[in-house]
Amino acid sequence: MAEPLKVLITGAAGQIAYSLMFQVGSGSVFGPNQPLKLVLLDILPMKSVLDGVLMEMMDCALPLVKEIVATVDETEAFTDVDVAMLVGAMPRREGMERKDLLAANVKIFKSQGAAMDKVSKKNIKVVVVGNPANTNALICSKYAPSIPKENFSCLTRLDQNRAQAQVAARVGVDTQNVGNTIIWGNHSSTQFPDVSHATVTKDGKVVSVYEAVKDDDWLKGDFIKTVQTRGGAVIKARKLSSAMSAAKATCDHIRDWWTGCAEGKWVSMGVISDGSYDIPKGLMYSFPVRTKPDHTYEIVQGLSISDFARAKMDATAKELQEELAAAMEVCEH
Ligand SMILES: NC(=O)c1ccc[n+]([C@@H]2O[C@H](COP(=O)([O-])OP(=O)(O)OC[C@H]3O[C@@H](n4cnc5c(N)ncnc54)[C@H](O)[C@@H]3O)[C@@H](O)[C@H]2O)c1
Ligand SMILES: O=C(O)CC[C@H](O)C(=O)O
Repeated sequence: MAEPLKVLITGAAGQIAYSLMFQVGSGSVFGPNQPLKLVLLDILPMKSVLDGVLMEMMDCALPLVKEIVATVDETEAFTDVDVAMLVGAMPRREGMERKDLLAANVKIFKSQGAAMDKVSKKNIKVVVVGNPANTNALICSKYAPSIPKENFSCLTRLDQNRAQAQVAARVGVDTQNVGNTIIWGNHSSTQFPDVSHATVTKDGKVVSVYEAVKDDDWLKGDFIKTVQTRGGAVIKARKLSSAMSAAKATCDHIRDWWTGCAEGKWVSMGVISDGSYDIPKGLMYSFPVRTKPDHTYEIVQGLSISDFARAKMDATAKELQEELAAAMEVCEH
């Protein structure tokens, strides 16, 4: 059997982590032959809850989990980590604006970036889930200069899954029969869920989403709005931020990054922009990426971009630039 992978989950006493750690521990992310050392990090006021979660994880008696450490010490948590799932951050509640989160959360990622820089493996792979996810991931990478920027990502897979599920329900197919949807930009209501390169497989035939749906107004209107505002709709209904679906999407994101995506397929991940599609270099922006079995990825090149798409891609990039400026202000003062 392989050497155990050290996987860190932060926000371990919170609601996303509660679904996430079981899926990771059961082998559905790194596969049935990959042993794991799980590290669970939360903050001191949550220590008792964290201890309870640790008891439950032990009681799951998962054969792949060789060791579990629960800690409130950042340095201990980040030491020698291979994969970090950075969930720990405040969620938005009803009545709160996204802006309120930035000030509260961005310093967490400054501090964790600095810890990672000192004690994590240099080939660590990081997914940031805590909001504002793109900007937090960028801040984390800025404070971890010894780790390649390509190793940092943020979660937009939940948005991809939401888009896929909306189209599947509309057309009446299983979700896996909707392929190559794209989320461009920020994990926020300015994101652009784009189905202009996506396909539907129905009755053995592969057709474009536009051909399958036969309702361009819906695809350019309510579909986009529904995906963009789904997180807020869940908060309104549940009085809590999405958790089960966020945990599932985090597993999808890391599994595909770790094992590579199927031939001809791509997935959406927030990654550092290299200037592709004229998105400003250095922004943490969601692109379609092809992941590979050696845990690398490349941004899918050469997709045609309509004027409609261009305007939406630029609007979400602009929001990310504004968020970054606000975040730097918080971090530097
Ligand atoms: N990117 C996405 O698709 C997506 C989807 C859903 C939720 N989210 C975000 O994920 C975050 C977590 O959501 P949740 O519902 O699990 O929240 P939660 O409040 O249930 O749990 C968050 C946990 O993080 C802990 N925490 C706070 N600061 C920490 C730190 N410095 N180190 C370690 N742990 C820390 C808290 O104590 C808490 O236990 C929120 O910011 C939420 O908005 C993102
Ligand atoms: O705070 C929000 O509006 C979104 C919360 C979360 O990121 C989600 O997408 O479900």
